[in-house]
Amino acid sequence: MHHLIFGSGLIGSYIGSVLRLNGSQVTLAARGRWQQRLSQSLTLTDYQNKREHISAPSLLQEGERITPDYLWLTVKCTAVEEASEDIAPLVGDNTVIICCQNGIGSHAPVEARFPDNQVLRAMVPFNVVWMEPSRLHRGSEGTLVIERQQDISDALINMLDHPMLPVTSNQDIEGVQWAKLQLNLGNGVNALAGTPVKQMLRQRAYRRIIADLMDELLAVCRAAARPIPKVARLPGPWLPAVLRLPDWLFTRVASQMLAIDPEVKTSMWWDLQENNSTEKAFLYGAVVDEGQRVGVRCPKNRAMLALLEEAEKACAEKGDYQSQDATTLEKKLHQCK
Ligand SMILES: NC(=O)C1=CN([C@@H]2O[C@H](COP(=O)(O)OP(=O)(O)OC[C@H]3O[C@@H](n4cnc5c(N)ncnc54)[C@H](OP(=O)(O)O)[C@@H]3O)[C@@H](O)[C@H]2O)C=CC1
Ligand SMILES: CC(C)(CO)C(=O)C(=O)O
Repeated sequence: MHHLIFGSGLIGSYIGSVLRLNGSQVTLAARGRWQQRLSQSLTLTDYQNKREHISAPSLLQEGERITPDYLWLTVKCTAVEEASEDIAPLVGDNTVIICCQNGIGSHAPVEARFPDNQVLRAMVPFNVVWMEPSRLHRGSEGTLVIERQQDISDALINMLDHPMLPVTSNQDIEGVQWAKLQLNLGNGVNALAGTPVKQMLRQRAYRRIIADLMDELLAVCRAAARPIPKVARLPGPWLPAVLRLPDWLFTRVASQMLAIDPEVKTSMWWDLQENNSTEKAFLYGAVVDEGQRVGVRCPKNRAMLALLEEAEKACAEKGDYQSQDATTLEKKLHQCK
């Protein structure tokens, strides 16, 4: 079985490396700095101090045509539409495409472009960072969830499952994605706060903001009669109350939420640092749109869209954006009706 990882950055390179550790044939399609990063042997580490070494991967050369059995699409949501055109010459009649994006709805252009192929979605719950000179580090816990589809997902689980990458499948991948989206509502707060996730979660005012955003998502899901599957240690509907606890109690009740590397920042923080457009439309925008569909107002998620838009604009114009302390950010969100 031949796997192609298309858009091999943090998540793609990690998944591709684990597939190789398990003996699969893997080609990585990378661009920019990732071509140089992946031209050498790699070390994989995780938050539990596990460590593996692996030889330099095989990179897809310009103009090279292969027809993989599995194509893992690991670009950002904002790049999926363009990438679905770029992958067309590489998708054979039997190629299974696995979309690995955060948020809701980004797989739609892939399904539209390849109506005769199996298109599955996967939910990545953990954080991956690059550490110079040649290390991919998984900074938090979680089990990768692949959309359950006849025997394909079982085959994928067999090829992927590894102590460095627990994996399972779920038929209700849309529900799983909403559950992950609930957790990702912290991404924009983290990006605007400009501090590591651990430091952000230690401040109750930031946690209250995330809880307010989650309340809106939960109200939308209730109105849409969409149950939220459990994808973290605590059930999603409990999280807002837990996040609002005073610091002394939160650190006891939710110690697992703080069991992350002290330097972990969310992918949206990285997007702003690197002056890329963020995935805000697929996170906050998805909550607002679904809210509109089911008649639930989501002013705070809408406000996050506007604040992130402002930050992206500042990055494009001045190369940087103003980080927001928790009190200021909370005030701004409360002003939105
Ligand atoms: N990073 C993390 O820890 C986590 C990320 N996720 C989600 O996983 C998804 C992937 O994120 P992540 O791995 O961080 O993203 P990265 O930016 O690290 O990797 C994506 C790569 O795809 C490349 N790319 C984009 N378009 C194309 C194209 N048309 N042809 C070839 N290469 C292309 C990008 O290049 P370029 O930069 O030049 O555009 C980039 O190198 C996102 O939806 C993210 O939200 C989920 C959980 C955790
Ligand atoms: C794992 C998590 C929630 C935080 O790193 C993430 O999905 C992201 O950074 O986008």
